[in-house]
This record gives sequence, structure tokens and C-alpha cells, in this order.
Amino acid sequence: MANEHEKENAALAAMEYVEDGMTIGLGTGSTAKYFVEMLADEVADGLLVKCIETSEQTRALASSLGVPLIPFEQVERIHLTVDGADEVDAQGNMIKGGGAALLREKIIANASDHMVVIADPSKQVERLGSFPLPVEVTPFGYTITAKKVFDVLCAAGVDRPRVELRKKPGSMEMLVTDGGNHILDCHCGRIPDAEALAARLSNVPGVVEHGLFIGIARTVIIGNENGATVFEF
Ligand SMILES: O=C[C@H](O)[C@H](O)[C@H](O)COP(=O)(O)O
Repeated sequence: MANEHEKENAALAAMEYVEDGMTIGLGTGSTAKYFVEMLADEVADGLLVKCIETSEQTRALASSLGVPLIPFEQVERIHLTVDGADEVDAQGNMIKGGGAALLREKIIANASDHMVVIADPSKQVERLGSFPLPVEVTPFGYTITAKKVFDVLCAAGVDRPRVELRKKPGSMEMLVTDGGNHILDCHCGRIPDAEALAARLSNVPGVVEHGLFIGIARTVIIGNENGATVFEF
């Protein structure tokens, strides 16, 4: 599939940022998977790195491929994190969390010296919001939190938002994240001011984290059929 080749080329370009001795944050999702696989090949060839995973899914993948993982508590510094995105705008701001991994992804990206985002061109947008914004909430009081989140979206200028509790794929059961929380998918259509919305959402009690990554990515790599385009911020 063309799309897969674009993801793969983005991951390949991200390998340029990897150096011996680094501690590396491993993202989650179908694009990050290519990076983990490429890193595993280099590790097999003698690359010395330590890694920290952003989800149980990535932990399983990395372990199965022999990528060395260390517990977060033992991490003193994260030199580089490479992760995918659901949407990325021209400023490098993103929506993440389509795979429900946004909490650990944001903690790790924010703690990293350098976050590199890898994506195919379908993720590039002029304005964030077409992809439903994931908001991770505590199970306690989630129905009330959902109402507050709806109010915040309206107050932030989102036109007729819709807030949906995410279900497990193919099931009527509520999805539970790696952190034991639930996800509200906020259908916004268009977010007028992502930075302002991010600040408002962070102020809602019961919201653990949201999928707006503002000013966190330093490099965005968009893969294409023949290679990749790199944007630095
Ligand atoms: O929670 C999931 C992550 O934020 C992913 O990085 C994001 O959903 C992009 O995933 P993919 O590369 O599969 O489109």
C-alpha cells in the first residue's frame, strides 16, 4: 500500500537522528512500528541504545524484537523520542491519541530533548480538528467530566461539538487505557485556537490528559513515495 510505504520512508528518515548511547522514547501506532522495527535491526547489528515505550502495545513489540527497554524510573534523560501523529499542522502542533496512548506519549515526549514526529501526508492539515480529539478522563465521574469537556469545547469556539465515549474496538464495552482511564473522543470539525483549547481542557478536573500536543515536536518528517520531507521547528 502506498500509505505504508510513506510511513516506512518517514521512519527511515527518523533513523538519521539515532546515535549510539542514546535513550530513546518509542512511540505507538502503525507508523512508529516501522521505526521500532528499524531500530531493532540496528540493535541486532550492534547499536547500543536504551529505550522507553509509550504503551503496552509498543512494549510487546519492542520486547519481541529484542530492543532493550528500561523502566521509566531508571531513565535519567531521554535524548530522542520518535512517534506518529493523527494530525499535524504547519507549526508542528498535533492531535495524538487515536491509539489511546496519548498520556504516556505526552509524558515521554515532553521529557525528551528532541521529539521527532513521523507521518504520511494524509496526516498534514491546515487546521487541527477533523480528527476527533482524544481526551483521557478518570473513570470516576466520567459522565460529569464529559459534560464539562463539552462546555469547554463550546467556550473555546468549537461549533456544535460532539463528545463520545470511546468503546473497545468491535465491542460495546468502554475502552480502558494503559493508565486505567477512559477516552472521550471530541468531534470538533475545526478547532479555532488549539493552544487556548489545550489550556482550558487541562483545567477540567477529571481530565487526565488531552491529545493536543502544542509546541512539543521539534522535527516533523512526512514520508512520501521516494523519501521524506523534514520540517524543523
Ligand atoms: O495513541 C496513539 C498515537 O498517538 C499514535 O501515534 C497515533 O494515533 C498515530 O498512529 P498511526 O501512526 O497508526 O496513524
